[in-house]
Amino acid sequence: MLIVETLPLLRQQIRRWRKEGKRIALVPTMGNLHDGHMKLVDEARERADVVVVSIFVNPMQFDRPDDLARYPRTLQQDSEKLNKRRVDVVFAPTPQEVYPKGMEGQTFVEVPELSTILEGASRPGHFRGVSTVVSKLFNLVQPDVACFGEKDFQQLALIRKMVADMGYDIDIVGVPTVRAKDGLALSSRNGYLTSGQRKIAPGLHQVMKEIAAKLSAGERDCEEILAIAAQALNEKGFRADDLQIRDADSLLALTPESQRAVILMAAWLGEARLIDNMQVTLTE
Ligand SMILES: Nc1ncnc2c1ncn2[C@@H]1O[C@H](COP(=O)(O)OP(=O)(O)OP(=O)(O)O)[C@@H](O)[C@H]1O
Ligand SMILES: CC(C)(CO)[C@@H](O)C(=O)[O-]
Ligand code: BAL
Repeated sequence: MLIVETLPLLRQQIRRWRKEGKRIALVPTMGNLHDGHMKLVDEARERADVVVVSIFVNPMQFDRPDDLARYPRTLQQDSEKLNKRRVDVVFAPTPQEVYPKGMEGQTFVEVPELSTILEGASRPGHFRGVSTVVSKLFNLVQPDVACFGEKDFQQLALIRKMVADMGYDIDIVGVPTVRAKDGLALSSRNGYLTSGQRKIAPGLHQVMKEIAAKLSAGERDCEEILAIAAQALNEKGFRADDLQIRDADSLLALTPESQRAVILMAAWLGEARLIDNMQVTLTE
């Protein structure tokens, strides 16, 4: 496995593979890898000859400097895990390598509407940072296929729209959320939880399942369902942040024509802002 830190070395490797007719898969990450990331790697491996995993804590997508500063950086352990998974290249550039002139004045890619609603409203500028860096990674790695987690539901929708709108010839694979046995979605930010908070954390998934059961039973008063859910979360020790029930295809409000709903959950637990989501088929 090669660990590549510069753009020229990455380009050299990609050119070599392209000449050999290799099918390339990309798994973009911010590192501090867990079994959710490993699932993306396994899915990538099944779909390509060679796998590139990028590890880059992208400053452009952080709206809070404290969040960026404390984000866990564990390249050594991450590389060992990826080596065992037979990854071909780890691309781990510095911010200077990706943004040599800084982020001010950097050309950006912005997906309209999707980037400013929901998580985009809670984290201003976040999705501009995501679409810009993913676009840059697509141009550098030239993958045939790229894998993203469904855990970041809106991010996956945003990437799919960017790929469609910009004509990238890349197959985007959405990978179902990997969970701990107690239901908590794996996430690097779970590391911020104390052991007491870790015991409370699966409550987010439990409350989400209760919302799903109500929707499946035909309840449609989303405001009331979400008010009850927020109260349940707060009683468990969370601070409910943004709870939404949306059309899973448009991410807009449910309409009588909606076929599938998505429940989008964001709640604070101590210093961690946890997110999760679940899709529900609407039968009536
Ligand atoms: N539990 C999971 N199951 C499946 N995919 C996941 C999971 N967690 C993260 N991913 C996916 O891994 C990719 C890289 O995500 P990232 O490195 O930000 O990890 P993360 O655990 O989501 O970290 P964070 O705490 O920043 O949200 C994204 O496509 C993300 O959706
Ligand atoms: C896709 C991504 C690697 C872009 O920085 C990031 O948003 C993430 O880890 O989900
Ligand atoms: N997985 C989402 C990346 C972020 O929270 O910035």
